[in-house]
Amino acid sequence: MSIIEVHGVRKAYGGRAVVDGVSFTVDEGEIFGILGPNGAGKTTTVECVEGLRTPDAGTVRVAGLDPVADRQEVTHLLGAQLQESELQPKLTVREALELYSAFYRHPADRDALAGRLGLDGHLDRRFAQLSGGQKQRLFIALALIGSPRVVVLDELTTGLDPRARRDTWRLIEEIRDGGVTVLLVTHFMEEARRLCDRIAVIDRGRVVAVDTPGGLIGAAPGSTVISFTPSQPLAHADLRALPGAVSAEVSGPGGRVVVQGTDETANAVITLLARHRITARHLRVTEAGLDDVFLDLTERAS
Ligand SMILES: Nc1ncnc2c1ncn2[C@@H]1O[C@H](COP(=O)(O)OP(=O)(O)OP(=O)(O)O)[C@@H](O)[C@H]1O
Repeated sequence: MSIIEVHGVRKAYGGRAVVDGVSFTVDEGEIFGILGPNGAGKTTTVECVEGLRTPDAGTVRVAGLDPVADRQEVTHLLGAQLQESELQPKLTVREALELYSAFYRHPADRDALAGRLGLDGHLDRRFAQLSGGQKQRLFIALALIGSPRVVVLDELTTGLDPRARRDTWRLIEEIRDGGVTVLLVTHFMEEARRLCDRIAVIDRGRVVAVDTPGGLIGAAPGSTVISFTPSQPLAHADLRALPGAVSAEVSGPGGRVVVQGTDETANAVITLLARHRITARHLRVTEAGLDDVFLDLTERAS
């Protein structure tokens, strides 16, 4: 069941549409990623979901509510990550948790939350004294303090070292495993691939693809590389005619074949081999990374 529905959302600044007809739905309990280059409109889109910006056109619903018209209700079911500038440097971790839990009808247990996020040893530390990773964990705690059904995390791991990033990923998975839906804005392909159940790729204010990480990779032209050495030569024209094939090369004394295509091409190679009763030695099917797919999608959209 969808908990977030975004239909045809448009937002312009000074006559320039920075979000231009964005639509997607997020199912309850999933980690949904919004991936795109700088200035693509990711933050503007999620701020429309949070009710922080009013779309010029289109509709947004969070659990059936309008985040702008029903702002009060939506704040109780959607937790948003604060920006660093929104916390007083002198506030301690304990004070921040107390202050923010007072805003909500059903606050989470502060001690349990602090323990879960590894903040229990730092409760008396001031915000300004926390490391980057500790600050991020506090932001996650504050986003979860109202026991929300949805949490929005925007560029959460930017600036963290690899270990702190991995710890944060584990936390995000635990949040999802606890039944909270996560809307995650990210630049990092590895993060999107590792965490997200589905991803919307946004470029220049438009959604250019929505799929699982595996689906995005499998469907992208040239993302699947099939290589093998056939027991008998295959006609180059047959290889080029395979569905989804973007290139086919035969090289070396053994006549090794390398075909670049999609998942569909890989299946068609098997059928072609069977039809000609040819066996394949050293058959390898490898995938491009999400980086390549992302570049390809955003380049094609230009
Ligand atoms: N209040 C505003 N007034 C004018 N332009 C704005 C405003 N907010 C955002 N923009 C512009 O809208 C575009 C999209 O910005 P947005 O922050 O949504 O992109 P983003 O995909 O989140 O980018 P980044 O990854 O760099 O954070 C940018 O060109 C930005 O400069």
